[in-house]
Formats: sequence, C-alpha cells, structure tokens
Amino acid sequence: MSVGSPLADAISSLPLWLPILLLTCVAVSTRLVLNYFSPGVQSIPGPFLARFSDLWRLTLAYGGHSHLKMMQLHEQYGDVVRIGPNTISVSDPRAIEPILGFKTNLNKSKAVVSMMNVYKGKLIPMLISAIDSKTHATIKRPIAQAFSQTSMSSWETVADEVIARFVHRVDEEFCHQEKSLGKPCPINDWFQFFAMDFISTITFSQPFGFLTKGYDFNGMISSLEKMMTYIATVGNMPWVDFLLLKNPIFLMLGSTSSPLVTFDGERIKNRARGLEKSHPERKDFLSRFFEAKEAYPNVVDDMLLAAYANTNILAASDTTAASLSSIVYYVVGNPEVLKRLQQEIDQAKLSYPVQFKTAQTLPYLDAVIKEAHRMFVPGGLEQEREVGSAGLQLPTGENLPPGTVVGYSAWAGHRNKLLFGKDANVFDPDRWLQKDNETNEEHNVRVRKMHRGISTFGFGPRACLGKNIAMIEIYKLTPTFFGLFAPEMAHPGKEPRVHCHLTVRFHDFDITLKWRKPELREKLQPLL
Ligand code: HEM
Repeated sequence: MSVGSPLADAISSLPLWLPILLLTCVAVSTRLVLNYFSPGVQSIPGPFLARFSDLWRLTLAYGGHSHLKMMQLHEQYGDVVRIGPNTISVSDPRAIEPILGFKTNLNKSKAVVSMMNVYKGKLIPMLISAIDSKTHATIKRPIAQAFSQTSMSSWETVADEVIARFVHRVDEEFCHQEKSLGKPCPINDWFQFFAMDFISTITFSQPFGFLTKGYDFNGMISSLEKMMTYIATVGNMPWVDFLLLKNPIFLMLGSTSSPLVTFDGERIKNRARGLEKSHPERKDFLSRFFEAKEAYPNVVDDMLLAAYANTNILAASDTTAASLSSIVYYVVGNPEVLKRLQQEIDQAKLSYPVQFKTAQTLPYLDAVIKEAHRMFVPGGLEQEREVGSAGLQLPTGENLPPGTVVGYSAWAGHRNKLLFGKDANVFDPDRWLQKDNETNEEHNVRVRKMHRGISTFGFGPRACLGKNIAMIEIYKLTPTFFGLFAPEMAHPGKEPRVHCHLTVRFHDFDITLKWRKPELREKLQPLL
C-alpha cells in the first residue's frame, strides 16, 4: 500500500474544478500585470483600470458616452492618454498628420474586424474595414473615380428631388395648419429618412421610401443602430467578436441577414438580371460598381461589389443625419445665430431648394456649418491606427513602439485652446469669419491653420470618400430648411440625449416647425 504526502492527498481530494479555477485566476492575473507594465506606453498617464484591460474601454463604449469621456480624460491628463494596455489616445491636432496621414500610411487597428463579414471561413474586408493599407488601396482603386466631383451635377439633381420630398413631408406631418401644426418633430429621424432616401437614390436609382412612409417601416434603421452599437463595443476587444457573431457555431447555424443587406442584395441581383436599371440620364453607383467589376476582374468579385454597395449606405446615412441635426441643435439653441443666418438667407433672395453653388457664397452659413462640424463630430470614436515597424514619434515627444494602437480623438482635438482660442468649448461661427482688425492675409492664414486641425471627415488615405456628397446634402438642405421654416425647441430646457455608438446620434431631439412666411408655402406649391 503506497501512502502519499499529506499535500498530495489534500490536492487529490479537491474537486477537479478548483485547480482549473486557480490556474485560470493565475493566468488572468499574470496577463493583467503584464498588460499594466506594457513596455513603451507604461509612462503615459491615463485611468488606472484602463492599464490592465480593454474591458474598461469596452464597457465605456457600450454606455455610449466615450466621446465625452475622451474629452474629459484629455482635459485631465493632457494631449496623450493611455486608454488601454496597448492603446493611446492623442488630442494634439499636430498629430493628425503622423497618425492618419499619407506619409506614415499606418494600418488600421484590429478594431475594424468587428465590421467585417465572414464568408466561407474568411473575413471579408470592406473599404472602411480593411486593416492593411495595401489591401485598402487595392479595393479603393476600382471605385475611387465614382466618388469624384465629376458626378456632382447628377448628385445635385437627386438632392433637389429628395429635398423637395423632405419639405413636402415635413409640411404635411408638422406644419399643416389644421392637422399637425405644433406637433413635435423628431428632427434627427427625419434627417435620417432624408439621408437614407438620398443615398439609396444615387446608389440604386430608387429611394428606400422612408420619407414617404415617415417611419422605420422595415426595421432597417433600428437594425443599423444595433449593428453600430455592437461594432463600437466589441471593436475594443476584437476576440469577443469571435465568441459572439463570428463564433463558428453561430456562423454554421446561418446568421440572419439584416434588412439592409437583403435590400442591397435584391438590387444587385435584379440589376445583374436586367430587371432593374440605372436612371437613364445619370449613372448610379451600382452601375459604376458593375463597371469596376468588369475593369478589375481580379479584384472585384461579387462579395466586394456587395460590400461597396453596403458601405455606401452604412457610411452615408446616420453621419449625415447627425451633422444636420447638430447644425439645427446649435442654431436653434443660439437665437442670435438663427437670426443672422436667416437674415443672410433672406438678403440672398434664394430660390428653393437652394443650389449648391449659391449656398457656397453665403459666408455666415459656411461659418455655421464649419463650426458645427468642429463642435460635433459625427464619427465619435478615436480614428485608430497601428504603429508600424519603425515606431512612431508623436509631436508631443513620446515614442510609441511598433504594434501600439494610437487613435486621434477629434472630439478632444477640436477643442484645442491653442488652435481655436480660449473659448474653444463655445459654439461661435464668428471664429471662422474675418475680424475687424484682421487683414485678408491674416484671416486666410488663421483659417487655414484651424482647417488643418479639423478631422470631421478623417484625414489621409482613409479619409471619407463621400465628403463631396455629404457637402452637397448639407450645404443645400441647411439654407433650405432655415430659409423656409421657423424651428423652435419643442421642450425648452430639456437637452436631447446623445449617444456615441460609432456615430454620435441624437435621440429625443424634438422641434416644432412653422412656415416663416405663409407666402413661401404658396410660392412653393408645385414643390409640395
Ligand atoms: C457628415 C457626413 C459624413 C461624415 C462626418 C463622414 C465621416 C467619415 C470618416 C471620419 C471616415 C473615415 C473613418 C476612418 O478613419 O476609419 C469616413 C469614411 C468613409 N465615408 Fe464618410 N462621412 C460622411 C458622409 C459620407 C457619405 C455621404 C458617404 C457616401 C457614400 C460616405 C462614404 C464614406 C466611405 C466610402 C468611407 C470609407 C473610405 C475609405 O476607407 O477609403 N461618407 N467617413
């Protein structure tokens, strides 16, 4: 009979799960301690918990206020803050170039994997979610021309049609003398209906139909919102995504398609079979994507073609709605700004819908839009990149080792007091206009400098491809809206809720609307 040591006897009498639990605790604690002491970033200040695990950032992102938290952290710790074991946030505008620019051309961080679909076990990158810069350049080349300014006049024609429908539906729903006058208008929803119908018309030559229906009739918008929440959250710990939606068991069961993917898929199938066509006078994006497939057969397959179409809708709708809502929020909240803007619009004797070229000649409108884009950045998360093998020196002096994830926080950077002045936290369109004591040259230099610190549409090789399109929508709809309507907060004193889940979105933002001058309504009768 063999007799073991008392320790061995004690261990063998333990239930099996206990040593497993102990080993797991030791492994996790070791990982957390190693995280804390990550070389190269250890000396960078930041919240204590963020040094141990990305879980801190994941829960922050899920809560929907990470854009505000980043502003507060930069206020507290300075321009360079450690927000994860291996993740740094930077708010000094001089860092836009080295982090996002053409010269360094850094890869994106793995956060974008959460945006990718899986097909036959492979991750399928879209433009916005390609990690490495080479892949991105390869899939951007076939379609870059489709986003160029040469298509502007056809986009403007579509914008005229969709703005007319917007005015007509807002009139019916919220300004009708007997039926709806004074009814609160959830303006962010209506801007999103506008942006969705506009982008689907220039992409597929047909609107989704949100303006006509006046609500999220097919659940497309709410499913997009859920998807954005998921992406913004798990992007902070990409492996969590592989336990959830990219889990092989989940994928084997067959993931359910979203209303957007189903709609886009039908348009693509019908176009390929000749059942649907592009508008006869203006080539839509889908035609251009099919042309790209023919011209670049080794790059563009059916999956990428669908990804181009899906990206158009994903990237274009809630960003534009957020931008338009932020403009309304700041203008209506500042009666003096509203008065000056409407004076400028009235003096310009505009025709409606306002034409893009005319809108660009209105300096106060331009200043209002620029200032809203400074104060409120629709893409609320850090624009993240991964430091390459050469390491990266920040303009603030820190040397980041290869593999560090470094993000630029536009929300914090746009409030930089050295660049935008002591009152950087205040909405003031005048900062973009020439001051009494300033020469033309001085004004140009100052504005150019401020421009270089703005990254609302990103910067460098990964910057927004649809900026020209967004500008047409915003520069046309804003003066049309304020020229025709007198908006007021529906619940004065009650701030709208704002949530950042990839895009920073307004909720419960209700306004009331009435026609500024009844004769305008009569004049626009053919439009209505
Ligand atoms: C106010 C409205 C908009 C804002 C603020 C905005 C902002 C941005 C930003 C910041 C990025 C870069 C994200 C990154 O660094 O990962 C981006 C990418 C992109 N945006 Fe926009 N966007 C807007 C409207 C649009 C519109 C109307 C379109 C039209 C299709 C569009 C299409 C795209 C595409 C295709 C990309 C990916 C570009 C690439 O990776 O090469 N965006 N956008």
